[in-house]
Amino acid sequence: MRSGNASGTAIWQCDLALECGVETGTVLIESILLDNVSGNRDHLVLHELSPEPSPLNPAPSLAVPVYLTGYRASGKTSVAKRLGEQLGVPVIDLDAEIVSSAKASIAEIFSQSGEAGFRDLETEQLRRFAERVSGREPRAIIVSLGGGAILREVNRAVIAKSGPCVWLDADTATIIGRLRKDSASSHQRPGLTDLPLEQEVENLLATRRPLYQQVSQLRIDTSDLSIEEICRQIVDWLGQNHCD
Ligand SMILES: Nc1ncnc2c1ncn2[C@@H]1O[C@H](COP(=O)(O)OP(=O)(O)O)[C@@H](O)[C@H]1O
Ligand SMILES: O=C(O)C1=C[C@@H](OP(=O)(O)O)[C@@H](O)[C@H](O)C1
Ligand SMILES: [Mg+2]
Repeated sequence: MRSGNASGTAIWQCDLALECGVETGTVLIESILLDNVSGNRDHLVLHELSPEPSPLNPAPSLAVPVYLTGYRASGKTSVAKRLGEQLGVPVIDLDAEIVSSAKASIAEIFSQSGEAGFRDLETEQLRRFAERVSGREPRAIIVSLGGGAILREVNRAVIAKSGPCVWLDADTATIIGRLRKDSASSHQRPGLTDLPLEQEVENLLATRRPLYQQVSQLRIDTSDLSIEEICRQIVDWLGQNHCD
């Protein structure tokens, strides 16, 4: 574990990729036994968190897999990537694993096998990774979930057993704006209903928010936050709750 300082901001680096026997972004390790590593289920209020860590107050090493959940375009993939860089731990994007194993884009999977076919692949990949990174000796890794991975009870149970989960939330207008701007939406985010986009996002947020709440221990409203600010809040929370 090292701590340093760049642009006035504490940067934490854990030496965990090597301990894990993996490099960032590579596919993994030996299988290990599943165990329950989930901790406090209560959501924390961010203003109660400690002051920014400093070299005098170094952060301990991340000791568990960390999951990111939230609606489409809440920033899970972007935040996971940056968080992995900051913490020096591997990052897994569940959608990328599905696309790689299916050798097809998410839009193609939806059109060939329907949403149910995609959800089956999602459960398969989630189980596969959770088994490898949680257990008696949990591994430090950031797992970016797809926005619908919390829909199945079995998936929520896998996450709860595996490690802490952070919910990235955003208001409807922000989500719609990001979805429209993101060129990846056309192949990564096929329509989930026959409704116009605004109505779809509003309806699905209403049904999914209780599930994001249920599976997570920290909620961050990302509507007005940069990726860096979101990462800082997560690192702060992890430092207090899920590090050695
Ligand atoms: N906090 C943020 N501020 C501005 N743009 C963001 C933010 N988070 C994500 N985005 C943008 O939204 C789009 C979707 O982000 P992504 O990380 O793929 O989200 P998710 O994985 O939750 O679907 C991308 O174009 C990304 O640059
Ligand atoms: O919300 C959803 O149901 C989905 C979200 C997408 O991931 P992102 O949340 O990363 O966009 C992707 O898994 C798929 O299009 C389904
Ligand atoms: Mg994503």
